[in-house]
Amino acid sequence: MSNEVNTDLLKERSTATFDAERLTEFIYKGPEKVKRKRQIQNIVLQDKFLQSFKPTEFYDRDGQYNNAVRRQIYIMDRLEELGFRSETDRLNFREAAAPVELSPFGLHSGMFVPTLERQGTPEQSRKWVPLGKSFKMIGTYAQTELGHGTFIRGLETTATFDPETQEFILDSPTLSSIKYWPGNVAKTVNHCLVMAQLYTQGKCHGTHLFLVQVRSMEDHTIMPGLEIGDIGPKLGFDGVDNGFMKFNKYRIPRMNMLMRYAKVLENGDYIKPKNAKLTYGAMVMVRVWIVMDAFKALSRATVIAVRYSAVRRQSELRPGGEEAQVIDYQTQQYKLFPLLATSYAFLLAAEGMSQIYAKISSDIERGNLEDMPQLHALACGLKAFCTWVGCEGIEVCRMSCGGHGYSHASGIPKIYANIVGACTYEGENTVMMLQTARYLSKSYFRGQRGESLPELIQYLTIDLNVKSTLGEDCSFESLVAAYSHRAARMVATACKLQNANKQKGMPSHDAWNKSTVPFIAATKAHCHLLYAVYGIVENMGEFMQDGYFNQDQISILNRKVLALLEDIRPNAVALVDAFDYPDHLLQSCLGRYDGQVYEALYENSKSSPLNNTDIHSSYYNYIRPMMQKRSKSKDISAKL
Ligand SMILES: CCCCC/C=C\C/C=C\C/C=C\C/C=C\CCCC(=O)SCCNC(=O)CCNC(=O)[C@H](O)C(C)(C)COP(=O)(O)OP(=O)(O)OC[C@H]1O[C@@H](n2cnc3c(N)ncnc32)[C@H](O)[C@@H]1OP(=O)(O)O
Ligand SMILES: Cc1cc2nc3c(=O)[nH]c(=O)nc-3n(C[C@H](O)[C@H](O)[C@H](O)COP(=O)(O)OP(=O)(O)OC[C@H]3O[C@@H](n4cnc5c(N)ncnc54)[C@H](O)[C@@H]3O)c2cc1C
Repeated sequence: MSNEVNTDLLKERSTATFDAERLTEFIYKGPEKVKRKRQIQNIVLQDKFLQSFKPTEFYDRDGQYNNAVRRQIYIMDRLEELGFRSETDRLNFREAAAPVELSPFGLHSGMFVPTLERQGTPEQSRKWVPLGKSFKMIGTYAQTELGHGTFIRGLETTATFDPETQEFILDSPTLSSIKYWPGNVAKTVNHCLVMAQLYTQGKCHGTHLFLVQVRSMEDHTIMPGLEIGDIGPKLGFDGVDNGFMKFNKYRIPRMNMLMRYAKVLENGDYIKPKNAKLTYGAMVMVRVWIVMDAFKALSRATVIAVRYSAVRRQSELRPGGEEAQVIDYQTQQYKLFPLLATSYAFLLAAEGMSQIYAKISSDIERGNLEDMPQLHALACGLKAFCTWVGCEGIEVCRMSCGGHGYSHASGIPKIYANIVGACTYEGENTVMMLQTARYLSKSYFRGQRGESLPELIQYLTIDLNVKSTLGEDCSFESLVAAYSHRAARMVATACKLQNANKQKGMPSHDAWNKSTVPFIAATKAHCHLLYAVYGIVENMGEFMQDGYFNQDQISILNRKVLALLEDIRPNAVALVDAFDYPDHLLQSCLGRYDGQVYEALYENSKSSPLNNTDIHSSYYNYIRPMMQKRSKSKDISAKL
């Protein structure tokens, strides 16, 4: 490979109107943090073992899982040796060391240990958390079953208390009750946090979490009374062993129920939690993280697509002129620049969401549950919105790279395959949106009754007769007012339909179900407040429905969005450079910092296993015999 930077990229960087490094410092919270991040990434780059892995698509499933385990254990050991204590340092190291592959220990660190910490009594946490943190106990979160993922109240696994032995008996009474999907259950873990219906004194008390040992700590054999296996290959998550697990009257001690909020006493008495949804805390936490995952995935795809679009030349823009950089086509800009802006919006949304989560979750831990519904609604809505928009955006990035985008060498298919799972896991997106919709509906009616609303949704009570004051400058205030108006109108419309259904005599659940399509649209509009001009132009019908904008204002907005493309154009490459993703993080021949995409693609293709021999064995086994058979046949043309 040559060491030169592609001249188009060089020019893009020299003509940018701002200093990308300053923006990088803003993103990572200061020059010191940027420096530290780069140091850590360089440690990974110098590490021969970590650099020796080929991309996962070159391995079969067994190899993918094996490599993921091998690499992640090496990462753990290196983190110990390096003595990194800060979460940011550790995350930077982990991301650089395994940029594409998901960890078979991700759910251990991401859900198992935090749930023990937050849902266990102080005693339980003291006992188990150190074992988890030191990986003496490896665990995961096993909730979903063959028959139910969404409807947690419908889960069928039972945990029945036996006061005689002071144990719970875990059982999978039906085929549909078998745990199915939980990550890392199949091969990796020796413990699970199992969500099961609690029965005591002959009564069911709903779902609760239980710590269950599933494999021997000595030799990793499956505990008697359990059946465990892998569910098979998936769209992504190559290195993750999502599994199934069946309980056959499997006994665990009473104290293995997580009892911070709900309790079962020795005599079998049940003590209710302050709020039954406290058991769902781990899911809320992960939904918050997923917003950040959506940012990372979309921004990486955008970096790849924008850099490649600056390097790729195709067709004449000026008749007889040189071939144009595809980034100069207005249609290409319209595909990519809004996604670039969305990436930045997602980053800020993810950070804001994390701050709100930190505040409200600490209130909850201190027993103040007042803001729980608000947190739930916000996390559900943003998780669904950002993963949906992110995935659509990544697909646009892939297609904007033309044919090469379809190759794994572009790096984009893997980004997509992994993040698209997040539209389903941790709460299926439509279902999540409908949770936020219920909150909006309740809040709307409360607003109508004159009750005060939390700040984020006070806009629901604005006067819908007021028209837009948007002028040539498309001021920030006029844009915020437009989004508020549109969302408030759509929530009101959906609520009125819900009410009208009720008035027709429908039971309230039917009245709700028969208004959920407009409610989903209204909830998307609510989440869409992250956007500006482009969001209006793309959804003009919804903004226009009640004549909120006049014809002149629509023209202003249409002109403005095209003018913004011109503004972004000289800065597009600098704006993606500012994310400061090194090449080994992007793993993309198209998104390379130096823009040497053709050399990289050509080199990369040589590593295809099909190139190990000039003549493939299938020629000797199938093609040659077929040709020989045909050449002996009398009427070859009739058989072709
Ligand atoms: C991800 C780890 C990150 C780790 C990071 C580290 C490293 C990363 C490396 C690798 C990671 C690798 C892999 C990770 C990937 C994937 C992990 C996936 C894990 C899973 O995939 S794990 C299973 C998740 N599975 C779900 O996510 C089920 C969704 N299903 C539900 O969540 C509920 O079932 C719902 C919401 C449908 C409720 O259904 P429902 O309404 O029928 O229930 P119910 O009637 O009981 O609710 C009565 C009232 O409670 C309210 N309410 C409900 N929930 C609440 C809450 N949490 N807080 C406050 N209020 C709540 C309702 O809104 C209602 O309110 P109202 O009455 O006012 O309307
Ligand atoms: C990659 C991956 C990793 C996973 N990891 C884990 C894990 O570690 N642990 C774990 O426990 N689980 C895990 N899961 C399971 C995941 O949490 C569930 O698949 C998810 O919660 C969705 O539930 P479901 O499969 O039952 O979907 P369903 O609810 O069956 O969805 C099917 C359709 O029905 C619709 N629908 C369902 N209910 C409603 C409703 N009330 N209103 C309107 N529409 C509705 C949905 O919108 C969807 O279109 C994982 C899944 C994936 C894909």
